[in-house]
Amino acid sequence: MSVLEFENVTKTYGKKKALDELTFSIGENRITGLIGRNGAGKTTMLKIAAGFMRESSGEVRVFGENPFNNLAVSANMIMVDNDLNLPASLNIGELLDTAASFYPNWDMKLARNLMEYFRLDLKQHHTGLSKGMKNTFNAILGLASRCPLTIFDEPTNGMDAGVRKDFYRALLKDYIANPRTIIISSHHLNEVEDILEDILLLKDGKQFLHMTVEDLREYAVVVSGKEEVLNGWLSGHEVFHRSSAGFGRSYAVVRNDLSEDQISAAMKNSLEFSGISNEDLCLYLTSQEKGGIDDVFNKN
Ligand SMILES: Nc1ncnc2c1ncn2[C@@H]1O[C@H](COP(=O)(O)OP(=O)(O)OP(=O)(O)O)[C@@H](O)[C@H]1O
Repeated sequence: MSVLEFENVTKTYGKKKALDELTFSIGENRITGLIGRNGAGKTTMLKIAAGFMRESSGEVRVFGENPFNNLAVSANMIMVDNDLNLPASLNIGELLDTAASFYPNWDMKLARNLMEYFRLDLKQHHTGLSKGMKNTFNAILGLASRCPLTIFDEPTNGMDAGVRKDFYRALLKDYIANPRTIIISSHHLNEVEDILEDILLLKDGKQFLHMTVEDLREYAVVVSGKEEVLNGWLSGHEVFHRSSAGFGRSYAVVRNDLSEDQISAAMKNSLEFSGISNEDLCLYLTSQEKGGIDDVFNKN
């Protein structure tokens, strides 16, 4: 069953198209990483999914219903982001009590244990917390609410490396014990990749690809060798990125749709093949220029 569906969804801010006919569907009990460059439309997509904002056109369905101003949807989903709007008059202990009364699956024991582990004092006010502590508290809200749809938009901003690691470990442990649909947007795919099952990559407000983390690992390869040999070999292949490695050598990232015969013929021509990390691949796939930052310096 689909938990979240976008069908040809467009969102415009004035003349700016933040989402452009975006279509995808996320099923039950999966952890999806939402990846994309700055301005790709991630936050806009998540805010529409959370019902905080209305799409300009297209169909959005969360648990089969449009989420905008929809109480039934909001009791079953939580979106944790850097600017959670929480009542300033309540201390964070009281905020936990308020969340407990709203979310049907709330786990107060988990919330209290995490607060103690991360040394958050129940008497403190949200406004008095440091940036990293605020986001740690927000992350605890997201975990303990155990919502069937849980969205984290850049949850680890400001957290130190230890807290980030602990948060992702806690998320994974709790997810295994209590499966639900989780979406995490992050600029740091390397950091979050181990807990993800699927990756949804946005580019310019559109879905660029949506596949399992394992399939993404097989999606492309790096080919390197002498520039003239490589250049000749590349025609007829889908090239995502190419760059000079100096001393007459070059490398390119190409789609991995190569047969064994093609690979062994290329290797006979002294071309070499190697893997690429999913984070680097996503950066190359969503780069505006095929040569990356080097293109800026190569322009006349
Ligand atoms: N309130 C707004 N008014 C006008 N334009 C906006 C507004 N919010 C976002 N945009 C524009 O919409 C596009 C998508 O923005 P969005 O914040 O959704 O991207 P993002 O992928 O979350 O980016 P980042 O990784 O930098 O957080 C950007 O071009 C942005 O400038």
